[in-house]
Amino acid sequence: MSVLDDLAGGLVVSCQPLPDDPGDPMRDAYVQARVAAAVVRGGAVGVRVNSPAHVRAVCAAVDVPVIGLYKHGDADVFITPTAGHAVEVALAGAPIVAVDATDRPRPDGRTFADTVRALRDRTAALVLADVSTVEEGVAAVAAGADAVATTLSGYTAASPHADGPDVALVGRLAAAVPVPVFAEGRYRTAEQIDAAFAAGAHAVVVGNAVTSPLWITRRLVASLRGTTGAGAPQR
Ligand SMILES: CC(=O)N[C@H](C=O)[C@@H](O)[C@H](O)[C@H](O)COP(=O)(O)O
Repeated sequence: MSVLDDLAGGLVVSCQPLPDDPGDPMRDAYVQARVAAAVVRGGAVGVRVNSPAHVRAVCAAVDVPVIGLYKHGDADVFITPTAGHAVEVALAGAPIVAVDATDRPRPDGRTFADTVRALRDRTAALVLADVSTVEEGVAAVAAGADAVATTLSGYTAASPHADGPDVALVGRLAAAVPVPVFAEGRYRTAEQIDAAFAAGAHAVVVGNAVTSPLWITRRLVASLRGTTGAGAPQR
């Protein structure tokens, strides 16, 4: 039985600070470990965590599978961009490592398949391929990925950019690959989560809508401005 089976049919919560705001006060290993403990108490079957330090802290705080990743750099490929980052996050304790599996150039000049090989040689971690299209998902599985996730749909030139999640990609991947498909990216509501499972998702990953007070508050404040009208006179 694989650790992926523990995630079947469940909600995985991504416990990460906002990538585009270096000042996010949630950028702290202790804080993320407490957030992870809270979401597990609430019923999350797994968590997704960025960086070796946060993975170490979260692994010590929860007893569910941790999907580790390592965001690094300003290049297009920034989710676990090199084999070195992948090995490091696995050695920090993550039983599953999420890796960008798009066909864009990687900072170490190696391929996704090279990264899978490096992980297999040095660790027992499974590989979750973060993709943006069905073609990338098929190629990732051919390269040895144990599961695929729709994480990068909406963030590459090859994928549609929408406000909501790419549920259609979940369905297309589920029909095309023989491995578990994770629905991830802009899931905010129970209806969207239900739709992903109906489309064939193995598990659904929700991030900012649960774990980022900064992101949630900014959205509410923006909608407040939208409702009242920007610059409307105070009464
Ligand atoms: C594109 C990218 O960098 N995605 C990252 C992947 O680890 C995270 O920043 C997201 O928060 C995560 O995928 C969950 O998505 P959402 O927060 O939309 O539920």
